[in-house]
Amino acid sequence: MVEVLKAENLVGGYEFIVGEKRVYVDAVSNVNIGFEESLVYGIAGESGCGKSTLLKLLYGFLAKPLTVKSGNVKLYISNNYIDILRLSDDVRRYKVWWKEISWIPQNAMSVLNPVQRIRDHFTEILTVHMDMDKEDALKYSLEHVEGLGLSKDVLNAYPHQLSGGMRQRVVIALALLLKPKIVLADEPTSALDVVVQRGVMQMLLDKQKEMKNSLVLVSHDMGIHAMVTNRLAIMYAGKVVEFGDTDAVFEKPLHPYTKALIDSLPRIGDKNPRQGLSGSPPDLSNPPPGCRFHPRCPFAMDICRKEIPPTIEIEKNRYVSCWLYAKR
Ligand SMILES: Nc1ncnc2c1ncn2[C@@H]1O[C@H](COP(=O)(O)OP(=O)(O)OP(=O)(O)O)[C@@H](O)[C@H]1O
Repeated sequence: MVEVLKAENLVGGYEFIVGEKRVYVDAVSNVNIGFEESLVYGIAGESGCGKSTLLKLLYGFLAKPLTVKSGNVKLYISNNYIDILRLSDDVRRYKVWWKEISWIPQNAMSVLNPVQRIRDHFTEILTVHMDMDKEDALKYSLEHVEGLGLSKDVLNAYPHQLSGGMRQRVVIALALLLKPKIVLADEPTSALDVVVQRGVMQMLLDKQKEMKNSLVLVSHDMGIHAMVTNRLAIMYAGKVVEFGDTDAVFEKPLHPYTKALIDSLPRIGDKNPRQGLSGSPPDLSNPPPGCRFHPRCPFAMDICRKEIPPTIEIEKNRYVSCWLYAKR
């Protein structure tokens, strides 16, 4: 199957000055990952491990202080791969975003303009990207929102007049408007209450099934990944430490960090207290040498403290970065 998007040796992070010192936060460190068409991918890991940064880089959203150090992000367009990180801002904005790839950020208000009615957000995208006139754009927007089960009244509202759940649905509707091949969703429901969360997530998944596009879902909630994703990447301190079919990752986690994440999940009928992972993730402006997980790993060996583990392909679509699996 074609990979619609792939990151190769991607290194990026945040660069800023503190006092006299230049600080670099190594948020995405040598990530290799590919996303095939029509699948739902999950990216999991503790807060601060680089999930949102990876998503921004995959989208080519290079707002300062975020910088790319090396590597590339290739998007499949018209039988060719283009490096999204090396396009001009205008090409990215007018030819790639919304049309080929779209991004649903954590906070809907960062996409919506508070002084614009919702309908203007839709018609602007359609007039700019599809060359539609205003009347056709409005008609198309109406059909689109109704197709997603939203009331047409939403189009007349200003963002602040909508509930948080409705705003997030509007952002999802915008992200799907031009039927992009791949949608990147960053904790799309984390700011919503549980009942609303379910409806918003269902809307996203129903559309993915219908449009057969790829969806990349960032969440720290392993329960959501177990329920909705086909493939899962586990991130720790800026690195993808494990990747595989979601069922396989849950049935037989390979990396000690993945095991710890899964062991901390509650299980029906099991009254034993769940064990959380001791210690805390490293400071990414000064990560530990060798394997970044070694200070918290119950299996840490000498080599783990000194050398970065290689990524090993255990079987097709199943990768782990851990010295326990490396032939030495
Ligand atoms: N604008 C920024 N300036 C400086 N450092 C940043 C910035 N944004 C994120 N970081 C740092 O980059 C690292 C990765 O952050 P990121 O938000 O990508 O993690 P995350 O896994 O998405 O976390 P969360 O689940 O809390 O959203 C963290 O150390 C964070 O403090």
